[in-house]
Amino acid sequence: MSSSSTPVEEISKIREALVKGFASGKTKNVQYRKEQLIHLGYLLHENRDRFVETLATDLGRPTLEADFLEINGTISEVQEAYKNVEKWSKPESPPFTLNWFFMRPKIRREPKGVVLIIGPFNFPLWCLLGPLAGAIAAGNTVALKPSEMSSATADLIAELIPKYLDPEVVSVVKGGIPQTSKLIEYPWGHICYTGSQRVAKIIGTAAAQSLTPVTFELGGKSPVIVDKSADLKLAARRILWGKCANAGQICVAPDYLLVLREVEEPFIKELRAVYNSYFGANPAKSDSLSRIISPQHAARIKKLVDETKGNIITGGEVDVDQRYVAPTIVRDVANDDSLMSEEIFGPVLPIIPVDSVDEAIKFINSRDHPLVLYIFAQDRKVKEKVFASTNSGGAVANDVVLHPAAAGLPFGGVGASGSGYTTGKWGFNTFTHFRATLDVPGWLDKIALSHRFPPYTDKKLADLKKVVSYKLPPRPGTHAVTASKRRWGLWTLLALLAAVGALLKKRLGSS
Ligand SMILES: NC(=O)c1ccc[n+]([C@@H]2O[C@H](COP(=O)([O-])OP(=O)(O)OC[C@H]3O[C@@H](n4cnc5c(N)ncnc54)[C@H](O)[C@@H]3O)[C@@H](O)[C@H]2O)c1
Ligand SMILES: CC1=C(/C=C/C(C)=C/C=C/C(C)=C/C=C/C=C(C)/C=C/C=C(C)/C=C/C=C(\C)C=O)C(C)(C)CCC1
Repeated sequence: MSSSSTPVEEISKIREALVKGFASGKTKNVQYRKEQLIHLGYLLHENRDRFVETLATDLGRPTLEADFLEINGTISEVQEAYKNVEKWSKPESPPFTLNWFFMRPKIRREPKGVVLIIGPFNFPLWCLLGPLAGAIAAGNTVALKPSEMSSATADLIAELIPKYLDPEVVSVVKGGIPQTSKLIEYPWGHICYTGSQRVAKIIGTAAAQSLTPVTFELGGKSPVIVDKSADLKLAARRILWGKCANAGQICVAPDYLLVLREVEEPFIKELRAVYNSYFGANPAKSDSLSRIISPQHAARIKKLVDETKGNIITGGEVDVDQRYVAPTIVRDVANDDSLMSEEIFGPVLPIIPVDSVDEAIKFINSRDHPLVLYIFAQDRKVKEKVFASTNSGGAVANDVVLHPAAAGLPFGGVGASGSGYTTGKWGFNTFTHFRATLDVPGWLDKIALSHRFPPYTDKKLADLKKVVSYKLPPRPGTHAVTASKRRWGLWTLLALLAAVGALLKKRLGSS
């Protein structure tokens, strides 16, 4: 199914074409960016069925998961960028301040240049073409490196991109370690990397050599707390769906559960009931279960399951050759269990009982900041306490997996789960340089600004202190500190007189 990789020696030519494309200036034109975004939208829309097919080949994805989660989510990203690109790219004036007002301060949104987007296997469209929408909207030219693991989807992306998009603006490099290693030798305007923490360190180390800024969209172990106030039926329904969608290969999948001991038994009863209604007696025959990306990945999950000291209450079967892992629920899991040693990235759900929400919070805070933290509770105070006492990329009460697609919210990790954001306006900002500009009129030297020039005198310093002043808020129990008393009336009058004078001079000079 998979066609050949891009020869490593072609990569410099591909990059040069993108450099030329950016230098042509065409991507500075917002209408041009919008055209490219429309083409990207139609690339997805007109090839929906083919993408459903490639996702089935790569990941055994059921059509509903391919359509609802991945293709829709990606088209939404494109649509959001298309609708807002004019607004997002407008120069912005900072809030008014008297001293700087006459210098016409502006923030220009400039593209970063030629950027590189490296994608993972698990959501090969959303994680690659979603950031692409932001990068195009921001006016960059883009090299795309899809994951070689999801090769059928990578092939289709490589086939369609040159048909729909300007080859000087977007190019695809296919392949694995040799191609990525070559790509990261070059300086880029930005690298957006989605994948594992292990490879992120390789990308980050290489990027540091050329001082290329990097966004890391990573993973980790995202916990779920099930409080005693939770609606247990709803929690079971949503958690099991989130754990088994794409066979657990979702960066924001619930990784493990911390369940309040007093609701553990009734919650497990609900989980069992949902399990049967979702997958029947033999999940291997279910049409609603994806497959693991490769036999090697299935073998890794099998090892974690084989080595667990917890009690497997459903599932447990793994067929490595068929890339099949049965949805598996494991209870009485300890902190040092195999299932707690790394991100599971498969449909295996460990349950750790806890005595209190405080214990759950302590457990979570003793580990890396997760990509997302979930809390199932009806009690508003419990939800607030969990949000307020932890840190994570995102935090969601009473649902799982959906928040990366929520319009207007940033999506990204914190600490070991990543840095930077890739969705909507936040994705646009990732690929944008915020360029500070001033346009300083000469007449300002007639008043305060000439005091900065040598020879320096005490009088000049005293005058400068009058215009450049500050007032700190008082320390608790004390009075405010003021560096100097500002003569607002005098300063404003002087500025206005100088402005009127300059204007008159200009008028008289040109008449
Ligand atoms: N935060 C997010 O948005 C997000 C989304 C999806 C997946 N993820 C995370 O990604 C991981 C799964 O993805 P994966 O297995 O495809 O990740 P991966 O790190 O193995 O691969 C990602 C990319 O890196 C490249 N790569 C692999 N090894 C390399 C090397 N030695 N040198 C240079 N490049 C190399 C691959 O070709 C691929 O394009 C999980 O940890 C998951 O949580 C995060
Ligand atoms: C029906 C009416 C109404 C209600 C409408 C509602 C409530 C609509 C809700 C829609 C939702 C929640 C859509 C969610 C979509 C989620 C998506 C596309 C999720 C995508 C997830 C992704 C891409 C995850 C990626 C993670 C990765 C890649 C990590 O590896 C009313 C009430 C409005 C009235 C009219 C009728």
